[in-house]
Amino acid sequence: MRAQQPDRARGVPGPAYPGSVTLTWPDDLVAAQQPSWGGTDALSAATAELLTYPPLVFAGECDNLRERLAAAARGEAFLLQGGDCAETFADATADAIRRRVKTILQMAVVLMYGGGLPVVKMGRMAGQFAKPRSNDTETREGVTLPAYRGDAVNAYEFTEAARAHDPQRLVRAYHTAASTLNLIRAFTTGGFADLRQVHEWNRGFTSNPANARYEVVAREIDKAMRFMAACGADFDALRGVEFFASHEALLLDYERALTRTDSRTGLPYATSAHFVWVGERTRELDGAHIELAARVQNPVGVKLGPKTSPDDALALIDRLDPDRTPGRLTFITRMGAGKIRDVLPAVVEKVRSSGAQPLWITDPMHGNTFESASGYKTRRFDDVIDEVRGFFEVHRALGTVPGGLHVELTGDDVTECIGGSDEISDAALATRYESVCDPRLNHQQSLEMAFLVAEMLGQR
Ligand SMILES: O=C[C@H](O)[C@H](O)COP(=O)(O)O
Ligand SMILES: C=C(OP(=O)(O)O)C(=O)O
Ligand SMILES: [Mn+2]
Repeated sequence: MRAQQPDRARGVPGPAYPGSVTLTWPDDLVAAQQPSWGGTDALSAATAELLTYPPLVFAGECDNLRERLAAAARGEAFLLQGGDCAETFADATADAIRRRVKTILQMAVVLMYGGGLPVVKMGRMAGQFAKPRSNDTETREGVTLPAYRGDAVNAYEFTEAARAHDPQRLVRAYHTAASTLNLIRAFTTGGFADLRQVHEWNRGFTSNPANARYEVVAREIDKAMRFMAACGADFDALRGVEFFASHEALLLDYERALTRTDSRTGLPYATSAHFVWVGERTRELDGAHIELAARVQNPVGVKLGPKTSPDDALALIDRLDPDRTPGRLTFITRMGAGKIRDVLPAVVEKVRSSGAQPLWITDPMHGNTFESASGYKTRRFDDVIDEVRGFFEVHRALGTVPGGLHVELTGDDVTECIGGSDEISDAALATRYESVCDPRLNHQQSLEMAFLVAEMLGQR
């Protein structure tokens, strides 16, 4: 079995098709973390098929999102971005999608109350099917196979056939993203997001004695709802919410096939999602991923790990947001609870001095991963919260805006992260560890986080 190898970016060949845009760049641009299917007929067949499919999002929606993110960067809104580390095809069921959307809606109401700000809701959903990995291979009991790289590349099952990189999976990723997004749109515009109902769900959470410490805030929200009702607020007008889709723009073959020309402006947009980000492992300044992000008009994000220098951040701003368009660029910092207070200040300070105003959000998950004694990849709930706290402290000290939260979470009662009010222990991780990549906060832990972050927002 051939191990995954870094591929080289290639221009998109093939016939012109309506709305297509041919993104090409020099062959020597490094494209890290790509599948080993480069140059195969199977890949050409898959991308040719993708090219015939409609965009998943409309460019005008991406522009609306850019405006919402600009408001968050100014401190007039707060971004909540959450979902699986790796979505799977099997878990794209109505129930699982509903529970994830429900969790995000519940968190958003709590954050909205805490901050007194609109919350921009965004899923790591409908396209989060590809993963960068530390190692190209995985070894179990003496057998070495290619690492799992997300359902858009290979399957999780540990067999040679399942782990082969199969470009037809890109087509399935598209269809799964389309049906997921369709259901998200149905839920969020069809009445499921009704504020009164979301509030009832939150009352259910705080009525659990384990979550008693959050009851005060829940009662305050209750009072605010009654106040709104007394004022004659039209709750029926609050039955629908905007909800945006996002994922890491990792697979260049998928993203290029879904980059389309906006009929209104003639400009290229990634139409695989409203927002795409470039990960910590692929954000090389002159690499193909940054080139892709630089070309598309969507609001885009970049992850910044603990080794980020202030100059790295400035260079990314110059590449991705040369015109300093409000809402265009989001920096997603993921430094680790033990490092954020040391590393982030210099980066933020230099960016601030340059006059740029990206949206700063915190990903308190990826810098806090470790292997537990029982052998599970996990994170401590307390570390996650501590990183968020550090993020708020740094921005407050510098007078910049802590504008959002990026979380790996699920609506299910999994046991993947240690701690929280249910006090999940290392030994309990085995009970229900379902993630195929990184450990997610479960439904309870996600809500608990929302209440804690609401307190931090309230101190703003
Ligand atoms: O989600 C992030 C990365 O893909 C993930 O943390 C990499 O994990 P690995 O170190 O197990 O490859
Ligand atoms: C791969 C991820 O993160 P990072 O790029 O920050 O490591 C992720 O968000 O799942
Ligand atoms: Mn992850």
